[in-house]
Amino acid sequence: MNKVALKLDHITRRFRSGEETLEILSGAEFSLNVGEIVALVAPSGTGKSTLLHLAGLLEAPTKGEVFIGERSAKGLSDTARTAIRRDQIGFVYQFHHLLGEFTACENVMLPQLIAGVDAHQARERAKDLLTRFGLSHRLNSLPGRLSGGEQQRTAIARALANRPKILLADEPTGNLDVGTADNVFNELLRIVREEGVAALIATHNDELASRMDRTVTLKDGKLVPLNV
Ligand SMILES: Nc1ncnc2c1ncn2[C@@H]1O[C@H](COP(=O)(O)OP(=O)(O)OP(=O)(O)O)[C@@H](O)[C@H]1O
Repeated sequence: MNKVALKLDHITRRFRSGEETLEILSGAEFSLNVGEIVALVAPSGTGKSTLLHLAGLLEAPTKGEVFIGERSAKGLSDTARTAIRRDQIGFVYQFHHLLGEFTACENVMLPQLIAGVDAHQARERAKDLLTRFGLSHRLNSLPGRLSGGEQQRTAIARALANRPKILLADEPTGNLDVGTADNVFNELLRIVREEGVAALIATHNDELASRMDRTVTLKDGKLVPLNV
């Protein structure tokens, strides 16, 4: 049987909006197997970002449980959730959020230093990842000097720096032109597969989704399979 990297068990998420209560997820069920890459394709406003935030333990569900591997995150302290996020989960967003005063290499080193990796080892890992993303000549460049595609490659390298078990990506190439998005996406998939990371990737792009192992969508607050 496949081992599960991430499991959402009957997740409901409600938001209060003035007098109204908005139910975005309604008993959603989902399992992401170890090493599997799944596309999340759904119309705007249906709850993709909400789902990724819950999966990444950035928010807690109104009802239901999130499991990272075998471990339920229910009732954990903020410190324990932060530790799970730091050690096991990598995030990539549509906008890179790199730190402008640090070089590409330092940006990829930073999460490792925070996790207690020694500086030499962190630098070697950062160099290795950035080289695999074709950025060996940009190690010492500040983000402002990088192209959009290079910035996003660096952000993906940073998300993978601590060897997470799970990568969560919210429109990771949504901010790039079509050709650049295509290249960055191919590299993301190649390196995620090389690293054996399980990934859940939200995208509006059916063609990109078709390169992943399977696709799910959100319908009436639940995750259902989608053929792309
Ligand atoms: N903190 C919040 N408080 C109130 N409503 C919220 C909150 N966060 C999200 N929502 C609402 O939940 C719904 C889903 O939002 P979400 O950002 O998850 O959608 P999405 O599918 O990621 O959209 P997009 O593709 O446009 O990024 C939206 O109607 C949004 O306004």
